[in-house]
Amino acid sequence: MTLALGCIADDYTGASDLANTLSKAGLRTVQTIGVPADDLALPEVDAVVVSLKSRSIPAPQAVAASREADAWLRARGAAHVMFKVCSTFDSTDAGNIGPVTDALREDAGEAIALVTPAFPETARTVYQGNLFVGAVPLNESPLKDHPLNPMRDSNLVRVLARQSRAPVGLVDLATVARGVEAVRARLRALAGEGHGAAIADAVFDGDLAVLGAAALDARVSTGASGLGLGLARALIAAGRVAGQPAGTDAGTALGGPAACLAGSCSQATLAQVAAAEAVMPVHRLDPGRLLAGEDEAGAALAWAMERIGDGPVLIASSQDPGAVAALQARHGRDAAGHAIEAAMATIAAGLVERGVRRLVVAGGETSGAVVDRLKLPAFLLGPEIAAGVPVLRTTDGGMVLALKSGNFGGRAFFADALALMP
Ligand SMILES: Nc1ncnc2c1ncn2[C@@H]1O[C@H](COP(=O)(O)OP(=O)(O)OP(=O)(O)O)[C@@H](O)[C@H]1O
Ligand SMILES: O=C(O)[C@@H](O)C(=O)CO
Repeated sequence: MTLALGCIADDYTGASDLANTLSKAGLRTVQTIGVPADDLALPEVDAVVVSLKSRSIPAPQAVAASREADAWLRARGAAHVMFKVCSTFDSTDAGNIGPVTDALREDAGEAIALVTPAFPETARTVYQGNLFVGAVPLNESPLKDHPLNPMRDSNLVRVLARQSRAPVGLVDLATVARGVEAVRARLRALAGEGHGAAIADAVFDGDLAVLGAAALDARVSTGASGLGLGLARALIAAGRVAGQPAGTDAGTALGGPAACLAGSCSQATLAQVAAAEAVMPVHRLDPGRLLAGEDEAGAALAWAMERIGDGPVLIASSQDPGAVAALQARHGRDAAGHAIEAAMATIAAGLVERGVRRLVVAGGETSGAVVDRLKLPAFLLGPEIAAGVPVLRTTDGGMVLALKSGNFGGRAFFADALALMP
């Protein structure tokens, strides 16, 4: 296999978002969970998205895991590797976007990396280095209350500089509007001044096409799915990929019981869980009891098994920011998050043991915990459920899943997903 594009995603839902974007843009794409084992049979593809669970781990571990993925992708011919981060730039001052970008850039022998989380399809735009989520700056969006990485500064030049070894510059929208040559010249100038990374403005998909073409000159870039779209278009325009219609085949209908798990506490997921109550039984975990050592996972499984013969069920730990903050104050942010993720993974494993083959999971960390516990090695892309969320089929055809980024999808997301997962 000779890859046209290699990608390293810092969480599993982000990986499926990117794989979906690349596939829609015409690249044959597979999403792997971690660096594939040597004996994993993969189809002939243009792009591989290696999913890591590296968004919220200590920076040295994120760097080591990303380097390992980079080496695997380069060994399969990837001339360009994109590091996929969240379109809301989820990270803390300790990393991991800066440290991983620095490491991949240095390994690639590049002086500067282009960085942009813009993804206009989901209303993430960047202007003068400031990230907007819909109509509001990042620090006024619901991301200010994220359970793991509250985002309280919209200026990404500042945010990335706090995480990076070298100074961070800006490729502003006026430069992007002048086209690929102007962006190249700006990147060269910034590199000459000693900048190691440049946040690039982008408001429309056309801006991403320009950025994708400029990024492809180098061996590495960092961004969200919008940059993936730009890179895919540039690869097709350069004749390095033939381009093919996106896959809309969900594969053979698997039937049998189906379930949804929600561990995201985003505003979007809270609304989706509330909306699901009208169409399926919903069980809310009690995080306080779970942290006190009660068998909340066992109780949820028992609850599910009484109902799942009649139709899909949803189990959610999702709570509003006030309740999340109270739980974290009592138990610590990481301990609370990990305990709930572990319970979700146990519930998922129990459901699969009892015959569930169709599973929807909301939340990147939550999806990571679930997919790891189920030991699923790789996915092929099925139809798109909502912007950034595809149906995924395991490469052996044994299961279909949807891994939803916390903020993505409309109010009816859970029902929409199950409708495309027969
Ligand atoms: N009631 C709760 N109180 C505190 N933490 C919770 C609660 N429910 C879930 N969590 C934790 O919050 C975190 C949510 O992160 P997750 O990545 O799953 O969702 P997200 O951040 O909304 O999604 P994404 O990363 O895709 O944007 C997880 O660690 C989860 O275990
Ligand atoms: O880029 C995004 O917003 C998503 O793919 C994601 O990574 C959310 O966790």
